[in-house]
Amino acid sequence: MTDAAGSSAVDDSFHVFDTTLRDGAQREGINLTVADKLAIAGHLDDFGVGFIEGGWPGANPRDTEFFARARTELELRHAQLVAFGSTRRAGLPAAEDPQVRALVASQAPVVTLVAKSHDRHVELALRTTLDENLAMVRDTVVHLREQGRRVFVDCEHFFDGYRANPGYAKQVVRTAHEAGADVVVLCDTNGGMLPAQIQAVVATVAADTGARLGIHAQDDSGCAVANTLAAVDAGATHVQCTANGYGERVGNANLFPVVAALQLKYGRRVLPDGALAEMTRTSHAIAEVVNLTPSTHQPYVGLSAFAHKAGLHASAIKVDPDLYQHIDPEQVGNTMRMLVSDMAGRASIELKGRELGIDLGGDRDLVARVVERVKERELTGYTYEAADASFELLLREEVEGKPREYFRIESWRAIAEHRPDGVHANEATVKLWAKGERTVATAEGNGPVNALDRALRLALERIYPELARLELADYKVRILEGAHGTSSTTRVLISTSDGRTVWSTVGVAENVIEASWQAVVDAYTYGLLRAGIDPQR
Ligand SMILES: CC(=O)SCCNC(=O)CCNC(=O)[C@H](O)C(C)(C)COP(=O)(O)OP(=O)(O)OC[C@H]1O[C@@H](n2cnc3c(N)ncnc32)[C@H](O)[C@@H]1OP(=O)(O)O
Ligand SMILES: CC(=O)C(=O)O
Repeated sequence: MTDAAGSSAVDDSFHVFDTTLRDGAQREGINLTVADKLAIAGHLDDFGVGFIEGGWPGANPRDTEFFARARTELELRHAQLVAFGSTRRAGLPAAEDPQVRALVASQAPVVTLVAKSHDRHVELALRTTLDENLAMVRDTVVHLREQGRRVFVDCEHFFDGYRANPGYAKQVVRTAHEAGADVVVLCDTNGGMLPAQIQAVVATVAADTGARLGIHAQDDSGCAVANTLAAVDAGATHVQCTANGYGERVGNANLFPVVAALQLKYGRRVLPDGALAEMTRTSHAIAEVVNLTPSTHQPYVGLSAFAHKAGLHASAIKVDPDLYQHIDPEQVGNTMRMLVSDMAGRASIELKGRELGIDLGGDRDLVARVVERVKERELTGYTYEAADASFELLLREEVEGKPREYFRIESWRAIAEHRPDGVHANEATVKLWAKGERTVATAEGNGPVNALDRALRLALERIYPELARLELADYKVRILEGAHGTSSTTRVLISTSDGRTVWSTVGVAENVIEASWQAVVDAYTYGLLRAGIDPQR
């Protein structure tokens, strides 16, 4: 669980190259503005990657503008900006090729050139000869070097090309290397390779060409991270990745597990001090900019990456978290979480109590009662792993010997009316007791649940002004199959926010209004608990 890297200096002989802004932007559903690209570049630089590929200047106005604005608006502390483009067109001198000119005009200090290395692609896609393709690689690298640029060459379809014609694929690598490319990057463009294949080819090409090699792995067989690490095992010292694995089709090698493995498991110091502990935040911040919900199951940085559900796991974790975790979550800025469900055992409840700051005092009977209640209720449709606040109320009820009762409901009623004029009207009345006072409140809403929520709020707000801050953040309904001929039940999950945190509550009943009501009552009860209100006063 310790960081295997010994020294604190970043290892300059190894490149962490990010292509979120180029290949990541090729993912379906991502559409970045220049401002988004600048913001992501800022996050990546703060994280400490060595190279940020910003896009293809000249291919579209947005990427051209990005490089122009980056010159004045980006103050990179760790990374160098990279412009991406292709080798010159067949039959055209590099200096006269408009897209090569655009690369130079971008003023990026580093250029990545995509080059064909698969003979079939040269013949079918470029429609030129194998020799002319070599000349295109050579001329473009030489020209860009003369313009003072550092050059990396991405050999597209390298591994498929190597299988078809290894001699030619290696000739492309040698040509790029001899022309002055700093790194020749072997690309698994179709993403179909497996780690052992990558490792064998990278090792052979390194030995046969003497070139410094990099790896660019697409994730079509779900092996991009493994393929990237296999290439490193074989001697590659430059890894091309994208934040959260965004990329063309199913994506690219995910930057975060790659750098975490390099730093924590290979002992390579590839990021500046302290950067790894910012990894979870960086991943989520970039997801926010691209407007995609972060995957909760992403290795290292996902919300569930260190969430433990099984009772047996919890019982071992209670003794030592290392027993069921491959690293300490804090090393990557994540946290361990205990999930409570019908798979929980006593240890899960004890650890969850600890997490919530509730002293269970080693009371085995109490803990066993909580386990039993959770299992019984989950059998009827409740789910506590998704309703942390309802679980906390249940736990406190067992610890305190009675439910938290800030108010006592006398009755409630909801009416949904369809009028002859076609208008839908919803009205609810709630009668309750709070602090010794009886209150009756009636409210309208855009549905019966909304009307009930408003009536409850109206009844309570005068007595508990703290509730004014609360807002319904999410509402989910699921119909659960009835077992053995019984009718189906409805589960409602509600998320509520007080502007600082969000909590979830659950209700289960045959009818959706009753289930919603339970979840709403738990939501307000928990809101008052969080606000520190004493139910006795
Ligand atoms: C594996 C990868 O992901 S590489 C990155 C791919 N990214 C992109 O394609 C996104 C940006 N691309 C674009 O905006 C456009 O495709 C452009 C501006 C680059 C080119 O547009 P167009 O000139 O209209 O050409 P089009 O996209 O139809 O075809 C690509 C051309 O580049 C040529 N080409 C492809 N690879 C190379 C190469 N490595 N070296 C030189 N020429 C190449 C093709 O042969 C084709 O030539 P043709 O116009 O003579 O048929
Ligand atoms: C260069 C690149 O994106 C690829 O070969 O997949």
